[in-house]
Amino acid sequence: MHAITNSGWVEVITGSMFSGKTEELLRRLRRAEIAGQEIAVFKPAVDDRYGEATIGTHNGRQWDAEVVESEGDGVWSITDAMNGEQVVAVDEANFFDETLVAVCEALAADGRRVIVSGTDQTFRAEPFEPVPQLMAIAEYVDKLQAICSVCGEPATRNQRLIEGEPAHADDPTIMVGAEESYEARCRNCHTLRRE
Ligand SMILES: Nc1ncnc2c1ncn2[C@@H]1O[C@H](COP(=O)(O)OP(=O)(O)O)[C@@H](O)[C@H]1O
Ligand SMILES: Cc1cn([C@H]2C[C@H](O)[C@@H](COP(=O)(O)O)O2)c(=O)[nH]c1=O
Ligand SMILES: [Zn+2]
Repeated sequence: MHAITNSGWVEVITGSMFSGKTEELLRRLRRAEIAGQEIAVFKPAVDDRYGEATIGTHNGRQWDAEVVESEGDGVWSITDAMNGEQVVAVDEANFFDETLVAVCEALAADGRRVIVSGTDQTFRAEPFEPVPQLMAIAEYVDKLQAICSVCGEPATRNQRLIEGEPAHADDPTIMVGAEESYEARCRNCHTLRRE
């Protein structure tokens, strides 16, 4: 990835759960490290799947991260933590509020490469803010697909399962989880309980 302006820029890695977003984020960070660039990595406090201060993939790869609050003024602790790093990564962007958009804009305006990863759809297959807003302001967007756990076609959707059954449309949007409560599914195989 090369600068297209004299300032920094924003890259968004998105797609369904299990599509390889965090693997791709870690690949980009490894390459930045090889290039000798200073890197800062952040994750939201709400996502505790891989321990306090790491980001991790569904197949076990990890990178140290600083844990930050995901709402309001707490998100600005990302800019407060900057110490000359050229590359800033934020994983699980779907857990942040819209403050993350302004924070990413500020980091890029300050000349930094900002890499943000997060799923773009809720379990209802609706836009999962602020990821769609980040996609709109980004210079680069990569939308990855997993494999549908039902039919094997490319998967763009997140199927939430509660005790093996499709979640209800009225269930809360935020529910941290992985294989025990989510599957990657295609448009045809994704379902929601509405009754
Ligand atoms: N249905 C699936 N489709 C593709 N990969 C899957 C699936 N289920 C599990 N995986 C595993 O998940 C890995 C991707 O993990 P990860 O980068 O953490 O994804 P994401 O961050 O998009 O949730 C794949 O390399 C693969 O080993
Ligand atoms: C669809 C959906 C997901 N989540 C949660 C579940 C996981 O903790 C993360 C996504 O993780 P991944 O790195 O993309 O695998 O988001 C949620 O809270 N609500 C949802 O609707
Ligand atoms: Zn399918």
